[in-house]
Amino acid sequence: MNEKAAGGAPVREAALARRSAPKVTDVSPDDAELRSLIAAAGRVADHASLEPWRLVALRGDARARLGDALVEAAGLEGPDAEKLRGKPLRAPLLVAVVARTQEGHPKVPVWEQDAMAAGVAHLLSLLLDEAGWGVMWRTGPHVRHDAVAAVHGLAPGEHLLGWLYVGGVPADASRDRHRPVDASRFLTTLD
Ligand SMILES: Cc1cc2nc3c(=O)[nH]c(=O)nc-3n(C[C@H](O)[C@H](O)[C@H](O)COP(=O)(O)O)c2cc1C
Repeated sequence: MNEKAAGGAPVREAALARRSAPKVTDVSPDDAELRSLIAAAGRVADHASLEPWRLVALRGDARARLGDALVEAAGLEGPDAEKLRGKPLRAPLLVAVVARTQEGHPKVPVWEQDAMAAGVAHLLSLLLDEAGWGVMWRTGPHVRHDAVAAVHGLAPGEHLLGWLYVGGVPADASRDRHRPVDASRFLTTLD
């Protein structure tokens, strides 16, 4: 055990307590709180310090514009279109996770850059959960569609890894851990 862990294991406790929140209420962290959590989430390992990520906070009408883009991407009409259009309105804040990858880097292939950006999203989910917010990472079949990219103002080389849907935790939400991990299934040791 290293010195930092000797006083307890707050990260482990937070990880064990984390759970996704499929339903959230209409309150959300403001940009100042979000920035303080992002400052911590961005500390994940980053090969060659490429910083291959950024985040876009969608609030208010931006969520409706995303709903319109999802419908355009799906080519739907009628009730199915309206159902899809409303999906981004399920949370007051969507944090879009953008991977900003470079092809042909001499040391860092694209998959490593995606892994870094995904790491930021996982750690931010944990930090938001620990701060008492409800969070759920969502994607869907249209996450890479041009109309969806346009809503976020993505540049060439940027692609979405999905959205963290963020809001308040409903009073009646169960906080029981529902997905225990049997570590023995996931670890083999080679001597
Ligand atoms: C990259 C990524 C994309 C996901 N996309 C969706 C999604 O579109 N819809 C969904 O219901 N769950 C999605 N999930 C799973 C949920 O975020 C969540 O992990 C799952 O419901 C299990 O709940 P738990 O995190 O509390 O164990 C996604 C997870 C990841 C990592």
